[in-house]
Amino acid sequence: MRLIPLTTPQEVGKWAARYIVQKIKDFCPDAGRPFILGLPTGSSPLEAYKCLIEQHRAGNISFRHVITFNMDEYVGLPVDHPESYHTFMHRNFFDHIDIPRENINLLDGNAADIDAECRRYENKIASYGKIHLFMGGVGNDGHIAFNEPASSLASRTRIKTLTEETRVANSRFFDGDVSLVPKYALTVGVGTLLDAEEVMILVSGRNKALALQAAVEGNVNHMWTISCLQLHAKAIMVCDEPSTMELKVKTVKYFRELEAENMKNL
Ligand SMILES: N[C@@H]1[C@@H](O)[C@H](O)[C@@H](COP(=O)(O)O)O[C@@H]1O
Repeated sequence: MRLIPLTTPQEVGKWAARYIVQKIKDFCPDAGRPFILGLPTGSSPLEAYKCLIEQHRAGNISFRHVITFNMDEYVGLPVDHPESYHTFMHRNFFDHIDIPRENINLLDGNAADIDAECRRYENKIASYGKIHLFMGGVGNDGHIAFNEPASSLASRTRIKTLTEETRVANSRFFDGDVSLVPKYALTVGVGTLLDAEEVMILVSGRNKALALQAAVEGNVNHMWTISCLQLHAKAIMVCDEPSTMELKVKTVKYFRELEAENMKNL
């Protein structure tokens, strides 16, 4: 695991955006060989999206040959609801870059046959071989995508019942009214995430500190599904300072020194 200990959420977003841009450029995608990018919603990636849009406007990156797969979507929320993940992604990212509409993949939380929709999504990912880079966030309780505590670490895309804690945390987007937060969501599975070539998780804020500790210093455990990343060959945690508060001083020091070395070798 690689841990990038930064100071502010703005630095986290900038680092992540720079990393994505570099990955896409190094890949040199074209129509026959697109770059496959997994994407999250939530407040964690907002700064990264802002920076990616800026880089696009500056002419530094094109998304014409990038195919995206979002992690999750609420069940039963109309697509055009202001808090649907469809709306979120268009408002905060897709509407501001040159990605062709047909390259965007999101789960349909209103599908008549939910199981078929989840199978369709998995098959579509598989049709491209693999996701090259999956960016994500983490819930306060350590969930990755909507893989709530006790999700199978072998899980694939499916419907999940949201925990009370997640619904309370997400009620900030629904006028603070938890009863308006959907009870179910479709989400890629832990297994789906682990299949990606690389997974990069953005972690900001004191309320993520226990999740980060579980991810980095805890045991692989389905109660903190983010800990699955310990099984991944290429996982990166990009963190601000408050989120590292529960890590051991020597853990943070080790990673800080490693990254200082990496910078020197650039
Ligand atoms: N399904 C999303 C997750 O993908 C996200 O990582 C988490 C944290 O959100 P935030 O970044 O807003 O803290 O919230 C939701 O539950």
